[in-house]
Amino acid sequence: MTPGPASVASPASAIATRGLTKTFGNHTAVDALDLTVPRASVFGFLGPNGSGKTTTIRMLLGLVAPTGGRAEVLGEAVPFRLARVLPHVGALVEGPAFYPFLSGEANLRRLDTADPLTEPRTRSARIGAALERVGLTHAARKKVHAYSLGMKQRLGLAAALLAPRELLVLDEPTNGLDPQGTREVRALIRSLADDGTTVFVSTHLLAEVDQVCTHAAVLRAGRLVAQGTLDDLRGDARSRVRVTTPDTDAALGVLRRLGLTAETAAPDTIDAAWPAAEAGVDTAAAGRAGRTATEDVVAALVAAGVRVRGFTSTGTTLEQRFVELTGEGFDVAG
Ligand SMILES: Nc1ncnc2c1ncn2[C@@H]1O[C@H](COP(=O)(O)OP(=O)(O)OP(=O)(O)O)[C@@H](O)[C@H]1O
Repeated sequence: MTPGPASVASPASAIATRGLTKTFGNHTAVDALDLTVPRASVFGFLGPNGSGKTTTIRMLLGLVAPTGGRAEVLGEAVPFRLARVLPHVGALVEGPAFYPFLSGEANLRRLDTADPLTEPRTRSARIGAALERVGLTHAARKKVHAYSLGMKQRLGLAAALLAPRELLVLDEPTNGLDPQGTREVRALIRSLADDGTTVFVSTHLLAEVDQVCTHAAVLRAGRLVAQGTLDDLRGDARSRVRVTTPDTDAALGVLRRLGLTAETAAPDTIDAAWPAAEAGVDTAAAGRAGRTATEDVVAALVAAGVRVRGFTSTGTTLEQRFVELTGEGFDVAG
């Protein structure tokens, strides 16, 4: 990977990757990833376990070197200009390690002291502000071993917020939390976003994306299978039709000519859908370009002499859509 002269990020992007790839031996963990994370978004990086989320995050933070491709964080090429970027990025990767017999406040003091980029004179004020931001002021002097998992995770977020940040990168921030802890952390993510911070959050939980994110990218076996705003992804999820007809062969032909993927679901029933966006392509944009409206599908069937007994827009849920995209048992709970 060599630093190219041209910027891959538009100024509106907090993160932009082009062809970002990581192989371990002959296993491709991240495969030519083109990710565009708009500033001020809460961006869900969604994929089953092992799909490459953590490896991507580690490349973005300079913790592991890419095998190929390029990445920019806050407009700077990484890992080359990491030193300029990191002060503006807060990260929560791989469950934060705290000293259990020190208080939350003392743990933050240790972390801040260990960071050569921080300003000692403002330390106490910054620690106080970070604890307040995550709602832990009341527990500041409590030893961490007495914290709930949710409180520990919020302390991890406080550590990421010890300096003002433009971008927060959170790897599975609710993993292992009980429902209350999960609610606390999700509410905190939303409130951070309300302050204008870009939040990039990886998760294998669709509900997490549904509840906190404005945008999402879906990863499957290291490849991006969709990205866009949640509204776009939801819109895409509605784009399915079911046709009941005795003329299934003719109907299949018409539907496929219109660019739909169509298959016979029963002897007189065809299920069809607009195709999933190509990897790296904004789902809704791909959908809008050249997509035939539902009513035009009916017209085309009738014009081709297909006898239509029934026609419904079957409307998959976002959940079904994401299961389709990831192609495997997908954890939608939480
Ligand atoms: N250091 C490594 N050496 C070899 N293979 C690795 C290494 N790190 C990750 N992998 C492999 O790369 C693939 C992607 O792993 P990664 O941890 O990025 O996925 P993930 O989506 O974050 O999943 P999880 O949520 O389970 O961590 C997996 O097949 C994993 O086994």
